[in-house]
Amino acid sequence: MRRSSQLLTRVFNVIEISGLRKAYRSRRGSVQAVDSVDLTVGEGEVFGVLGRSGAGKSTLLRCVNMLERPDAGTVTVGGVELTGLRGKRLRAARHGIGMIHQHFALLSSRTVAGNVAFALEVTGTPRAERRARVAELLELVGLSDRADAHPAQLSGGQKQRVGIARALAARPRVLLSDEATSALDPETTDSILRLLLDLNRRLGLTILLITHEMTVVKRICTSAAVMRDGRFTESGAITDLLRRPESELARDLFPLEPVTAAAGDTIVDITVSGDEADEPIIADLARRFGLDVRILGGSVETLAATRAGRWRLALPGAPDDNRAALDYLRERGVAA
Ligand SMILES: Nc1ncnc2c1ncn2[C@@H]1O[C@H](COP(=O)(O)OP(=O)(O)OP(=O)(O)O)[C@@H](O)[C@H]1O
Repeated sequence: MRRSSQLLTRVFNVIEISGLRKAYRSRRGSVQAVDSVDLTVGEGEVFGVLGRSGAGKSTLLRCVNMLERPDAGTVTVGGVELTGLRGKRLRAARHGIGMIHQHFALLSSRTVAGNVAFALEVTGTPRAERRARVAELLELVGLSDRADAHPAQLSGGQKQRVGIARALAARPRVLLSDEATSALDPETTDSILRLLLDLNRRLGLTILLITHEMTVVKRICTSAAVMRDGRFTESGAITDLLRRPESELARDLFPLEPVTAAAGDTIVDITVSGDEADEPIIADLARRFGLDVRILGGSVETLAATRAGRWRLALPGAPDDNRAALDYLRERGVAA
């Protein structure tokens, strides 16, 4: 009995990538675009890979559905190892993976409904079923009233909604997002991110996205990795990364003022998430240890996964004088 409930509560890893490597070779030399990447994305997670241009994000994403064949390593999606598949079996496995693109990649000669139907034609869905499914998908992305429009008549946000409807046509468990909001203005970006989060929650859709925008990670990701020169420099659940003092992602999400306290103070950074974010931790610290705590900087933010806060505090006196207070913060798991 206990065993079966343990099995039920175990999170299923929808995407598992191990030791992935991909290089591009040309006459001018070789570029190691992806260099020994390991990545696990659990069911229902929204995982963001953040990095600058040239970091290797697109190559990594394109290796997940084998648009690029890795040089080494394995890619398993929904329990199926794609690296071992070719031809018909690979095409069938790809139907379980939807993809959306920065520039939408719509067929300009087809209507909105025709673009979405195209994905169903490819999978051999009968005509009558196609019509019903297209209507359902357009409703899902809020475009029922634009079914007969052509892409040229749509705004960027509407084009991306068509892209999302098309990507979801074959009921994939996984959606890959290749800079899906990079070509959109901030307001439209916001509405597309809200739609993705809504689809993630309503359909249990697992999303792996690549982006160079921290706001995307902040708004919808439950986990993230930072990619540089083909490698992950850090990776994990957002709530865990926030607690790592060396985390670049935590620093970018919650920039803290440089230390300006008078010499002799003890500087401590504290990070809270979930229900803790609403607890009076600083007041508690001041009361419990009789300290005149000063807040040097910090903020509380609502992230996709949780609410979180990070502050830099100055405690009067040297670290030795504040040992009990520092131990207390460490025991509560809010300071390193
Ligand atoms: N088809 C290709 N042939 C040769 N080199 C390539 C090819 N595709 C990518 N590269 C190189 O591989 C490296 C990683 O590129 P990739 O496009 O994966 O990075 P990225 O992080 O997605 O950047 P961007 O956001 O600019 O697309 C870069 O140095 C790039 O120039």
